[in-house]
Amino acid sequence: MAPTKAVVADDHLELPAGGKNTPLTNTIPISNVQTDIYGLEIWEGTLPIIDLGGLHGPRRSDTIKQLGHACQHYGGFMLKNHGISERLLSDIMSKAREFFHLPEEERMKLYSPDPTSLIRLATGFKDDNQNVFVSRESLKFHCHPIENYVNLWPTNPPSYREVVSEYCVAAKRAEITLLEAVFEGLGMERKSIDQILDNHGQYASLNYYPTCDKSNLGLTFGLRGHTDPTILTMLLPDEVPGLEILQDGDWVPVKPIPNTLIVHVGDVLQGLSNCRYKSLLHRVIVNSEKERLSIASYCYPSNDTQMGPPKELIDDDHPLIYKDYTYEEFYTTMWKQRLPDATRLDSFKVSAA
Ligand SMILES: O=C(O)CCC(=O)C(=O)O
Ligand SMILES: [Fe+2]
Repeated sequence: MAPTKAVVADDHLELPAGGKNTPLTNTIPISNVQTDIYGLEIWEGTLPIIDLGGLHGPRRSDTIKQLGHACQHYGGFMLKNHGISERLLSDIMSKAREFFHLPEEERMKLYSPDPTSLIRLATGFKDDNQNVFVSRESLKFHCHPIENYVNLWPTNPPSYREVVSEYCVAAKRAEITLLEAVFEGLGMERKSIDQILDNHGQYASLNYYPTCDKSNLGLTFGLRGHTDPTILTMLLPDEVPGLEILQDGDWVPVKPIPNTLIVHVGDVLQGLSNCRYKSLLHRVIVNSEKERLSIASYCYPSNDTQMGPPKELIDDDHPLIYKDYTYEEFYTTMWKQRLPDATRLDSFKVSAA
């Protein structure tokens, strides 16, 4: 397969500020899990918790319904029983930490400002227009099919390639299981599902948010408000809070649950679903006490995939919102417009001039 261009979710414009001071805690009082009107378990009032194991047995159709509700009403969910071992979650996090603790000159060997690089280190920057700092270092790389890319990856720290490969393959397996179920729940026909999944790509990023001096906290973000230009994004956070999602006009923290992944609906899924599902607006804040790490796996279609909603999702109640366009057209427009969120899709609306 010809290497595809990078899809990245940084370098965004700022969206409404706000947010709260998030206490640094890793405990999960059971009282913080509630049930919503769709019967979904909600953690801390923010995102539902979905048990991916439910897809492999008699609870399959209930689990598919839960996924549909979560995507439609929340734009994301926490994912447990995802099939990635605790050992591997811990190994990838340690490996990422080892990488970001290497001397700067060693990490900077991978630096590139070119978003089409097949692997690149991106660093923080000052946004003069907004007068804010974006304080995140991230190592971004393509990873599917893995044999096309693994030889570009660092050999320092030791075992980096082995651990990161193992994680990317396991994350991909969980993503495909998840996407098949999400597409099935939408009512997509098998050939529409295959058209998206047959040649999809995977891109990953190891993210490092250093602590921030107290006096700069108000001016510094880990990542400004954005949606991801993906089908969906699967995120492994460490135990330090920082991720926030916009819910009913407020930025609310998504506190990490050990061994649980966070899944966001991305812009591509919004388009494919003809807006039944909306991509999730999120951002990262930093704190003065603890560095934070996260590992993101972004699932996206191949360049020539047609991304208009499949015809079976269009009826009198759901008139066509987006025309046909390829993923390549989508990200080319994204880079040109530099919009931070799903308004990137607006130029592909049937109503657009
Ligand atoms: O670090 C996080 O929790 C979120 C990262 C993120 O939003 C992204 O990489 O697009
Ligand atoms: Fe994101």
